Amino acid sequence: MALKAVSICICANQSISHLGVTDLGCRRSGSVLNLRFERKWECCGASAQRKPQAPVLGLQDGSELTHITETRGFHKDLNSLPRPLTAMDLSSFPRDGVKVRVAYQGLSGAYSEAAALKAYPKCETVPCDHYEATFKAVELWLVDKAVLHIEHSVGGSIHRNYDLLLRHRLHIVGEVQLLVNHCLLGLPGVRKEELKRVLSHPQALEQCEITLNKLGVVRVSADDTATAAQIVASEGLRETGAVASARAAKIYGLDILAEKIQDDSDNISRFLILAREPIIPGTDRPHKTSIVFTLEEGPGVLFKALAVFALRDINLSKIESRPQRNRPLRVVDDSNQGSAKYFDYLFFIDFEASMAEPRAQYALGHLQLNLVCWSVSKAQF
Ligand SMILES: O=C(O)C(=O)C[C@]1(C(=O)O)C=C[C@@H](O)C=C1
Repeated sequence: MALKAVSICICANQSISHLGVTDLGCRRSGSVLNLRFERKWECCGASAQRKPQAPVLGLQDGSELTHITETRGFHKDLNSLPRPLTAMDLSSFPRDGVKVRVAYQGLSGAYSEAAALKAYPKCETVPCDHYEATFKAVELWLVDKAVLHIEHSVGGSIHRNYDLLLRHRLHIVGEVQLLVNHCLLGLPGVRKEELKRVLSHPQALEQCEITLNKLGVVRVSADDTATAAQIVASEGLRETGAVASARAAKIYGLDILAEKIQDDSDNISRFLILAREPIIPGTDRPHKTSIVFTLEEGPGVLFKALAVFALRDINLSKIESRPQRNRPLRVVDDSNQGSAKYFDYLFFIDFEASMAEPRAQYALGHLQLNLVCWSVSKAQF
């Protein structure tokens, strides 16, 4: 199979559209941010100037992924890049007297909120009813950052959130790893033997399988662990427990009936921090870079793609593949007699090097020579 040479594109050069504050189609329902996705886009001047000349890839939902072609180095267009985030932007200290606002999925007491507070200890956390809303909250300038659960040490990758990364134009600017210690919560005075049901996020229920099997309870899924605790407390459910954090117990006035009930003591969740603007990579500290690309079909093509990193001693910390949604299925033979059908895949790779390092630039240049590759985004961890 012939390899097709195309350009590698860098998300750092993407333009940003935003809504004026008065145009926001949003409302607060309770304490959770609930966005009505009205699309009254208004381009800021700077982004209009940065309109790319390079091809624009249409995504399945009709939105466009814009990118700018780089032919030689990866920093050729630095002058036209958006303003880099400064150390001040990334700190938890107030900017102009205003706290960093971080959107997360769930209610107060959810692990996503704990991840936001680990990244920015003095931030103002903004609960959202679903992950899509956290992206929108950043895009609409309601908040500065969003936390996105991307992987768990037991459950693996959160595939839907990989897909959301492509559907939106936010940049990965950091990573948080959180040790998730689940507790069994109940109304004050309730004993765990009295529980008939346990409510929680499906992932949390899965992570506590052994304890829940021993208790012989029915599992009921909730949007997040904190919502589970809130339901038990607000509805006074004596026979229903919740799997949630110790912090959720405190917030919703529940008793901790058992601690550290997860099957695996190293129960780690990995979250990404997303922002409107990218970080300009340096060499001052260890960095990670995230890229996503497609490959032409053929033997050894993925091997060759990965070799560009191995040849330069660059460690890959994560590989994930997802079906390419705008080219989902290739039918080789339509006779319907057991003919082969292929998905086209997108490959997501995290590698441990900064784009300021020549070896990383050469590796992506090498990839560019050999592969169909698009959308390189940067994650500075
Ligand atoms: O329910 C929460 O508290 C969350 O933050 C969600 C979530 C998830 O996305 O899977 C996060 C980490 C835990 O592993 C369990 C649940």
